[in-house]
Amino acid sequence: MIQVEHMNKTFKVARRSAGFLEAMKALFHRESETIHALSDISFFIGDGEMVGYIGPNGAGKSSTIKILSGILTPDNGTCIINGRIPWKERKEHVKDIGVVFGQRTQLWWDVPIIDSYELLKDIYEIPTQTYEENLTELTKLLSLGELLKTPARQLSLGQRMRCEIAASLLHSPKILFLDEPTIGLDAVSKLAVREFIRNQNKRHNTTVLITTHDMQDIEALADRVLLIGKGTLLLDGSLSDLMNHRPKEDATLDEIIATLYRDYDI
Ligand SMILES: Nc1ncnc2c1ncn2[C@@H]1O[C@H](COP(=O)(O)OP(=O)(O)OP(=O)(O)O)[C@@H](O)[C@H]1O
Repeated sequence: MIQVEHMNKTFKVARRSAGFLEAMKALFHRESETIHALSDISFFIGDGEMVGYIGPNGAGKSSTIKILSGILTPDNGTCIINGRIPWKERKEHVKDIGVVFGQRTQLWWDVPIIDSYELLKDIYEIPTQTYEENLTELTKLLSLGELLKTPARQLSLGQRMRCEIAASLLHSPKILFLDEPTIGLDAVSKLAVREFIRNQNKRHNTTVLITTHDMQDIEALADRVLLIGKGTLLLDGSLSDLMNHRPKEDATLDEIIATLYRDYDI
C-alpha cells in the first residue's frame, strides 16, 4: 500500500549567464532559482494495482519515484509505504521494493551479471533458497542464460534491461517502481518485458508503478493512470477516463495524451 499526502519537493539551482564576466561575478554573488518539482501531490495505490505515471519532460515523475524509493526526501508532506516512511526507514524499505531506472544501472559495470546478483543477495540479505529459486525463475522467464556470465558493459541495451529487471526482483519485492523500463528497447524486447511485468503482477500480486513516455507501455501495463504536469497531479483515472479527452473518434493513445497535455497546458 502506497499512501502519499500533500507532498512537496523543491530544488535550488544556481543560475548564471554565459561569459567570462558573468563567471567572475558568480564568484562573489551566486544567483539561485527555486524549482517546484512537486506541489501538493496526493495519491493512494492499493496492493496489486498497476499504475501508469505519465506527464511531459520535467513534470516530476522521476522525483516522485526517487522519494518513494527513499533516495530523495520531500520538503514536506507524508509518504507511507507498507507502514514505513521510505527515506527514514531505508534499510527495511528497500527489501519491500524493486526499482528500475531505465537510464541508470544497478549492475556493476565490469563484472559478470551473476556476480552483481551475488552482491545484491548479500546487500538485501536474501536467504539462499529464495535467491536460488528466484534466479532460476527469472533466468527462464527473461531468457538470461548466457547473459549471466557476461559483464554488464558488454551487453546490448535490451539485454542489460532484462538483467536490470531480474536484479530488481531477486529479493521478491512486493512493489515495483519502473522508471522508463522500456526506453531504447527493440519491439521484441519491449513485448517480452511488458509480458513479464504483467505476469509478475498476476502471479505474485506485485504492485507496479511505471513512468513512461511510451503509451503502448501504458496500454499494456496500466489499469489506472496518474497524470502529472509542472509538479501537480492533474488526473487520476482509468484508461477509459483518458479516452474522454480524445480529439477525434479514431485518435491514437499518443494523440489523446498530446491533447491532454494541451488541455492542461503542461
Ligand atoms: N537534482 C536536481 N536538481 C535540480 N533540479 C532537479 C533535480 N532533479 C530534478 N530537477 C528538476 O525537477 C523537475 C522535475 O524533474 P523530474 O526528473 O522529476 O521530471 P520527469 O517528469 O521525470 O522528467 P522526464 O520525463 O524528462 O524524465 C525538473 O524541472 C528538473 O529540472
